[in-house]
Amino acid sequence: MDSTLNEAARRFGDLRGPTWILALHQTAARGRRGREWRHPAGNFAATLVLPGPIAPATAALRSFVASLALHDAFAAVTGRAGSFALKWPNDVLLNGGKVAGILLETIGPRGDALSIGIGVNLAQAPGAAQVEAGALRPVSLLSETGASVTPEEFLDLLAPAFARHEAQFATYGFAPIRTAWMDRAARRGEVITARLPGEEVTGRFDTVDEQGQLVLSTPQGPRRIAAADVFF
Ligand SMILES: O=C(O)CCCC[C@@H]1SC[C@@H]2NC(=O)N[C@@H]21
Repeated sequence: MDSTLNEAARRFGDLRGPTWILALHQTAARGRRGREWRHPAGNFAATLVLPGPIAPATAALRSFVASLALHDAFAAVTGRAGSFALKWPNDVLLNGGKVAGILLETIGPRGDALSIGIGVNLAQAPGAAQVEAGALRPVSLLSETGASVTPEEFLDLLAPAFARHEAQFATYGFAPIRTAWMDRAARRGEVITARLPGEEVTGRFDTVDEQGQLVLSTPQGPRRIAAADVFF
């Protein structure tokens, strides 16, 4: 297929509940900010469709829910939870390199459904030439840990992990998700740079707030950032 996100947009009207769309091959996968996403054979690519209506304020928080689910799945596959870290807003790192990315998209004019697109470098990582300057080096699960997992096996771990964290989110709200996410956060307490449209903000990574915003401590005081690319 072209992209599991496109497939989600075509199908959401027929779906009665949360539905995973898994692709073993995509011809037009996309990443965040209009970037191309490469999908070599053996890698995981799926979109979870949550039929709506989805409140805009809680939609973006699903990237934290999905990140925790990915962390659980990686820990289960490798037994090495400590090798994985979460990078705001929605990447998963392995040994400091990017192993997975998440792209959220709302479907329909009134937020009729939410698509959570997830790509994981299970078997292959794109070469450095494919990555923009300053971005983290892409890594694959196989090359970093030796763990050989098929996309179907990975989905069997990821789907129940997502359901667990989503149930916690529905029952208790964002607070426990936020705490668990911060416990696994990369570079907490360190100086990082957030690149916003037309501006760069450098400061100490203090926390993520109740709305999922990045909070940096800068010489001018705390800055809350809703959307940006982060550089270490
Ligand atoms: O880090 C990023 O930029 C997000 C990458 C998201 C890639 C996945 S692969 C499955 C789904 N379908 C797409 O076209 N993109 C997402």
